[in-house]
Amino acid sequence: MNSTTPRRVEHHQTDRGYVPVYATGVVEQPWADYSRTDHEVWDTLYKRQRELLPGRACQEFLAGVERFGLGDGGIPKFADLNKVLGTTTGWELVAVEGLLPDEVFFDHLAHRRFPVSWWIRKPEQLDYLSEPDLFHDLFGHVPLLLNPVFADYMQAYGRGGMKAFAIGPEALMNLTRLYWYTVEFGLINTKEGMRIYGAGIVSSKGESIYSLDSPSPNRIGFGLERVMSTRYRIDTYQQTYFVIDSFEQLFEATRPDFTPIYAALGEQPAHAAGDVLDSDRVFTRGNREGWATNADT
Ligand SMILES: C[C@H](O)[C@H](O)[C@H]1CNc2nc(N)[nH]c(=O)c2N1
Ligand SMILES: N[C@@H](Cc1ccccc1)C(=O)O
Ligand SMILES: [Fe+2]
Repeated sequence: MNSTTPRRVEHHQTDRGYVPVYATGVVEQPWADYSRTDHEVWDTLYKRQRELLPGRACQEFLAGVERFGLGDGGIPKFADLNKVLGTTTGWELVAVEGLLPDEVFFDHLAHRRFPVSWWIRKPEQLDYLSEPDLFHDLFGHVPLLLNPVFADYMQAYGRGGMKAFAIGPEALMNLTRLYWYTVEFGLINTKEGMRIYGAGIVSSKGESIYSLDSPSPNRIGFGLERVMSTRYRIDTYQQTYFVIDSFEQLFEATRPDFTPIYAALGEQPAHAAGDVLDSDRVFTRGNREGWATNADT
């Protein structure tokens, strides 16, 4: 927390007694309260992904995992990780209870603070849980914050979120799709081949395999308006993955003022998650096998 953070405004009753909750939803990481099971869940998830991701996740992600020493055993201390972040890209991890209101989330990103859930899933939730936990937020999102271009993209996204929030819900929906198809489920072309950088993929064993190997989903070249106008699912593997050529390309593509883009998108219907357009740069046209029929969001 830096000095500008609002002082504690209320206390939050938990099974550990009172935990200070700041206006920005930030709590202290209760590292001493993690159980042995919590640490074992971290170690199990870490080992599984550490074995699976070489050759699947992009080099920048794998380098970040090593740099932070996320596999040193047990749940990492945010204070230790912040020492590394603070001296590289100036980001800071803040522990939170869970999902934050959109504008609170954007404000954190706009100030280079990444919110990380302080709690980790239970052993029986190893393969699926409904909202982001410590493993998703920390293992999935934090390693790439050491990459300068990606770190700048995340802060710019936060600033854009504040702007979209002020414009209205349609703009916010368009912007959330951009986050979904890049930060959460993005793929990237590299010299070694197509690789993963999305946090939602690298933190999931099943999707780390499916996103690159399955013939079912489409894999389509990233386009800003294409992504912002495409619906997505929140409870199945993705039907379409969008592929960037570099983090620089992503950062440059999102540099223009989105205000006119939001206006233009508001005039046209959104694409379904599984659509393939004539204008698409198609790497894989999926065979759609196993696609659930539940509605897109
Ligand atoms: C902004 C966008 O709606 C997105 O779902 C946000 C909402 N609030 C969040 N809050 C937390 N703590 N972490 C997140 O990833 C998000 N995602
Ligand atoms: N350029 C976007 C802000 C943004 C930057 C990077 C990612 C996403 C959004 C805007 O004007 O709203
Ligand atoms: Fe996430």
